[in-house]
Amino acid sequence: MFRVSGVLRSAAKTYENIIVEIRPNKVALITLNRPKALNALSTPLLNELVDALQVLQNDASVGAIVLTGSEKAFAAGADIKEMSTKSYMEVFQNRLFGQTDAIVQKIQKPVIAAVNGFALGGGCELAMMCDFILAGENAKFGQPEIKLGTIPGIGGTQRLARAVGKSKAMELVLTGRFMDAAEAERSGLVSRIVPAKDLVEEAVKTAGTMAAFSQPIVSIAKECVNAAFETTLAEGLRLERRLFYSTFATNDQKEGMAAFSDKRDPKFTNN
Ligand SMILES: CCC/C=C/C(=O)SCCNC(=O)CCNC(=O)[C@H](O)C(C)(C)COP(=O)([O-])OP(=O)([O-])OC[C@H]1O[C@@H](n2cnc3c(N)ncnc32)[C@H](O)[C@@H]1OP(=O)([O-])[O-]
Repeated sequence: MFRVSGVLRSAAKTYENIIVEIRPNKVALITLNRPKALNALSTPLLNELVDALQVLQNDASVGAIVLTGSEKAFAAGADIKEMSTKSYMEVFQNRLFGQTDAIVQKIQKPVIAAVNGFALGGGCELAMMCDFILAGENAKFGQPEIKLGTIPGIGGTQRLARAVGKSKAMELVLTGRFMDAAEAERSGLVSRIVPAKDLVEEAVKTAGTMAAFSQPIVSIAKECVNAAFETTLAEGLRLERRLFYSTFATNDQKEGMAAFSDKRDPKFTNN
């Protein structure tokens, strides 16, 4: 489903496993919608999610995206029932979960994961692919793949280690223990905890803050922070300085600084 503030968009895309809603503050809200399976990440769901993100990336009326699930589960993992009988050649040749690479590589707009309930296995990995995580106080994070005789395969070993450090990541991956929202915030996995019932609206409001800024500048800032996970400090600092200089080639930098001097709100035009 694809809705604009509750109304179905005319050039609507039909999705069966997600709901996409465009809010008036230039925020797109994507809700994972397989409640009976606790939003387990089946191939059709992941294909729809990646498709929707690419549509929203190309939609100039959208400045930021929120990805959420239900109060019980953000996503309880990759779909175990779908995976259980697959052979090595099937997962290898069909590049199981390969479509998710596009989430990190192709989406320049900020994406917030608003996590209530379980974010386990692929669900925790999906949340970590987003730019930051806001957690409901009932959130539970974990990488329990070890209990199923497998390991995380959508970035869990890498992103969790970078987010919470080796010791905690190793413990969670090797024991399958879940961590609650308070522990996740303490260890840096989530940026903030919000009452569960307020979580989605708080995430939409936070996304709206970002959507009101210059979109190319927001994307540049996102690119710089992401580079911190890929480069040496010297390379990262060089990239940041070059991209900082590049912002001076935009009208929005001129407008932002002029508005400050004029004591008025800036009118960003995204160029
Ligand atoms: C990335 C590469 C590697 C693999 C990564 C992974 O993510 S591996 C996965 C890592 N994740 C895990 O190992 C967590 C697996 N899940 C659990 O341990 C529990 O569901 C729970 C503790 C999250 C909630 O317990 P609860 O007693 O409150 O609820 P409940 O248990 O009654 O579930 C309700 C329904 O949802 C269904 N369903 C749930 N999850 C999945 C799933 N991932 N898949 C499919 N289905 C799933 C469940 O079968 C049931 O349907 P049924 O049978 O009635 O038709």
